Amino acid sequence: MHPHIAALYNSAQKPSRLIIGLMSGTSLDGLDVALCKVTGAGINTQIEVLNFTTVEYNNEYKTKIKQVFAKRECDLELVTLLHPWVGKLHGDMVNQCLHTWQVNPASIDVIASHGQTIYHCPQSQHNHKSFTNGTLQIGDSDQIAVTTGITTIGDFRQKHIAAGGEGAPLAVYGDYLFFANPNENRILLNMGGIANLTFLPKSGDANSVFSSDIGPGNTIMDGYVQQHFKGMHFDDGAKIAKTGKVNTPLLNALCSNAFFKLALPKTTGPEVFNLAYLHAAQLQTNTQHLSHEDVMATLNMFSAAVIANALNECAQSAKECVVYASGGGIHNPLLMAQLNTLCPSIKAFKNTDDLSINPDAKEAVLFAILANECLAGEQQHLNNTAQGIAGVTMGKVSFAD
Ligand SMILES: Nc1ncnc2c1ncn2[C@@H]1O[C@H](COP(=O)(O)OP(=O)(O)OP(=O)(O)O)[C@@H](O)[C@H]1O
Ligand SMILES: CC(=O)N[C@H]1[C@@H]2OC[C@@H](O2)[C@@H](O)[C@@H]1O[C@H](C)C(=O)O
Repeated sequence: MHPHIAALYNSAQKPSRLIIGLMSGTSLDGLDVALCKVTGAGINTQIEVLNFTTVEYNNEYKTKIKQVFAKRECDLELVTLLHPWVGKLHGDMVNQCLHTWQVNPASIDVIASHGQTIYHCPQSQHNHKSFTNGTLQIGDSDQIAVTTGITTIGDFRQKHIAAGGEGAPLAVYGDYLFFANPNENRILLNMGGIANLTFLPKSGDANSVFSSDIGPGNTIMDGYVQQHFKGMHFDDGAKIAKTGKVNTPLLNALCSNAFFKLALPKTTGPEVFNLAYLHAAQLQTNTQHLSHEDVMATLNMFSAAVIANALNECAQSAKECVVYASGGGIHNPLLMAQLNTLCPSIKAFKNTDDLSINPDAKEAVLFAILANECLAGEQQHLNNTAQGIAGVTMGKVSFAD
């Protein structure tokens, strides 16, 4: 037997494993690195996050990725070069974290790497009759494995696509295994660049569980701030939005995209919700001359309104839902206050902290759970194609040498 296969076989048989989850989201703020102790598998999965950090990206990373990110046309040579470059960078970042945490790389069973999404195009979003769904993540796992010396499981989304899904949201698998609870109807809400939710009724009925993208979380607000407020990446504490006034015609135009009329579950991305989208809505409503503050106030309300609609829709099918929020959006006090006001039927808004998972680490942890399932799980039992859930084991294995 190849020694790497033997090592994986041993890892799979251990009662618990050390897995580093890596998530690089649509916000391009940094690489989330979560060192997790994962005990058991399947519905018996337990997680302890031993260390977590976000390694911030420098301007070189952001500039290079933005040249290809969510762009229908770009330099194919650059995409080809970025794939190994991002992987090597992520590997270096893991090495840096392990050094800081004083953790021996040999103690890590596997790294779980999401990679960097550069394009997402479900069938509902493209016009090619002969294609179904597609999504592309770069940051080659072979580079991470070779750079760190640690076996790396990555490229999780392609199996979901191969099995007929849209390649997202994958949150549903980990959310179901780790957060479902027989005493509470739960909605796990993540507000990153794009907002998504997982609905977990207390009945535990796997056929009722689903996960869906909602629409923009922070992505348009971030883009606007980066364009108009030099040196700022996002509207810290919603300070800008708080001083503006919501413009109702612009808000209505923003809310009128066909995506919002599609039934849940569905997926989307910054390919649709971007500055060009805002610009078109401004032209349509003759609001090009609004102050930056008013635009930000309107964008904040836009995110709140579409998220609230999705939450209220879930709350119709299960009483007394409790929302557990995660992602950078929880640090936006205006957004959180608006959600509270717009969702009277939600019993309570909490953070995943209340379920022992740091809300900033949650997505990285979810990929650690997916890798754990790939390694030690049994046959995937969540399987409901009508709800966009492909019953497959996800992830590809890269060895260090
Ligand atoms: N203090 C803060 N005030 C306001 N907004 C904040 C704050 N901190 C973070 N955010 C928002 O959260 C964003 C980062 O969120 P997160 O890291 O969850 O996104 P992501 O994982 O890249 O996105 P996705 O989940 O769509 O892939 C920032 O770009 C910013 O918009
Ligand atoms: C294609 C892609 O990268 N999608 C991300 C993105 O960021 C949030 C939302 O859009 C979600 O669908 C997904 O990530 C999470 C982790 C998921 O798959 O559940």
